[in-house]
Amino acid sequence: MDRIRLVGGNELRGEIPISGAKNAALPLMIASLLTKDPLVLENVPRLADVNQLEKILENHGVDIAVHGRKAPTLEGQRMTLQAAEIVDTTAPYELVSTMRASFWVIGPLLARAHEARVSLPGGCAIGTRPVDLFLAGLKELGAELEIDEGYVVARAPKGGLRGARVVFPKVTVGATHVLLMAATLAKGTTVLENAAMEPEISDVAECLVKMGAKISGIGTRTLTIEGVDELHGATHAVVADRIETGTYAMAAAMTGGDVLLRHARAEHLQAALDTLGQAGVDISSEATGIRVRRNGNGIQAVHAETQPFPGFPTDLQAQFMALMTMANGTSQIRETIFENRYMHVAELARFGADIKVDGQVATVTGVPQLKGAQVMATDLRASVSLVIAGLAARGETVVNRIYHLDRGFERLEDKLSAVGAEIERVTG
Ligand SMILES: CC(=O)N[C@H]1[C@@H](OP(=O)(O)OP(=O)(O)OC[C@H]2O[C@@H](n3ccc(=O)[nH]c3=O)[C@H](O)[C@@H]2O)O[C@H](CO)[C@@H](O)[C@@H]1O
Ligand SMILES: C=C(OP(=O)(O)O)C(=O)O
Repeated sequence: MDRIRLVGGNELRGEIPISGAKNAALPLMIASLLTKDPLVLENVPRLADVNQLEKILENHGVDIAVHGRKAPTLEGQRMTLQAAEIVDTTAPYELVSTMRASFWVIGPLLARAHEARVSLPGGCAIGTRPVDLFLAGLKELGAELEIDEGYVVARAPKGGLRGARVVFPKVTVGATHVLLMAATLAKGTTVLENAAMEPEISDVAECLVKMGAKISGIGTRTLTIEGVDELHGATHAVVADRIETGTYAMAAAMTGGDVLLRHARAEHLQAALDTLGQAGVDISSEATGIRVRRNGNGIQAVHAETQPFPGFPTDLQAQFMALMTMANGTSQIRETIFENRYMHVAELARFGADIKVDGQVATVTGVPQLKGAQVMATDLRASVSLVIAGLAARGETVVNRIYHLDRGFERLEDKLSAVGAEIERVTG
């Protein structure tokens, strides 16, 4: 099994190209199910989750051609997806169980094929992650649903889904994606209230508009979708990954140095950048991206609380915690989105970090120096928090089980070694 080996202590200097966002690329690929025409996606990241979703979509009958899959470049892939016909409306357990977002095919399948049989999802083990809000929303659109042997079996009413008002009792990214996609082909108008407004939702909505969908309120908590009879093909470039951006910003803050995060968009992670600014990191927006610098002064401890966008993202909580392990003072981090997203705490302790968890709150008291260790993580963002700790730790760190990292970080070791980190992948 592959591992990452790194030796800490080097400052990071240079440019890191930010890839297309995993969490936008996945629903964009799924949106190809909504039309018989080709959907061309540019800037698609090379990730295990993308490869896995290709298999799921191919099983439904989507023809997929990828340009640049093996290109020795850090620019993204160009992917053409065409669902001329939906040949199978089942998304089987073997394919869906490894990745949360694969469940989202339920929306387009119901909208276009009027039926779907989709295994309950897997994904990062960061909480119970139920799908009740997806199901409640789809019922509002007229779907009949039952759970059968671990599958959600869904049927649209005669004539297809019907527009409706859906009020989400809590903000959910996944259910917003699904209801948004399903509503584009429903009869009449759908209003999604208390919808997620993460940049990835807006990216998908903008692509759907290019495909002929009628959507207003993009970028707000209320999305209004007027159903159309059919969608057509389009070309769309995946938005830059704000979580990858924030991750490398924290890595640079941790090691010190001066890094330009090319293609990054500050408005997509302002809350996290503001928090880094309070911690003493120098952040500036430039024409080609975001520049992150830390002078000789250390990092100050600051507090953070995860919230839906535009708040501090839960997907940066572990990385921020790694940064705070070497801050001056004590930081309190509150995780409000997922009830079990502190699995990195025990691993960070192997570096000598001082962290105490009480319910939703982790109290991190900075230590002057971390020491390299053998570590392993059980989810994606937790894994990369261990890389960040290792970049600043004295001596050698080995991160085991890096298949989690490969789900969401494109060529992590290439990108970090290009800016001066001593890091390599050890295969086998
Ligand atoms: C592929 C993708 O884009 N994944 C992201 C997506 O996950 P995901 O879409 O799974 O996250 P949600 O926004 O739906 O989850 C938010 C909260 O709502 C709860 N909930 C959700 C649906 C539901 O039916 N019932 C329910 O109770 C969840 O358990 C969680 O506590 O948004 C999360 C929050 O920004 C990110 O951490 C994930 O990286
Ligand atoms: C939690 C994540 O992914 P998923 O929703 O696919 O588990 C993530 O991207 O951090």
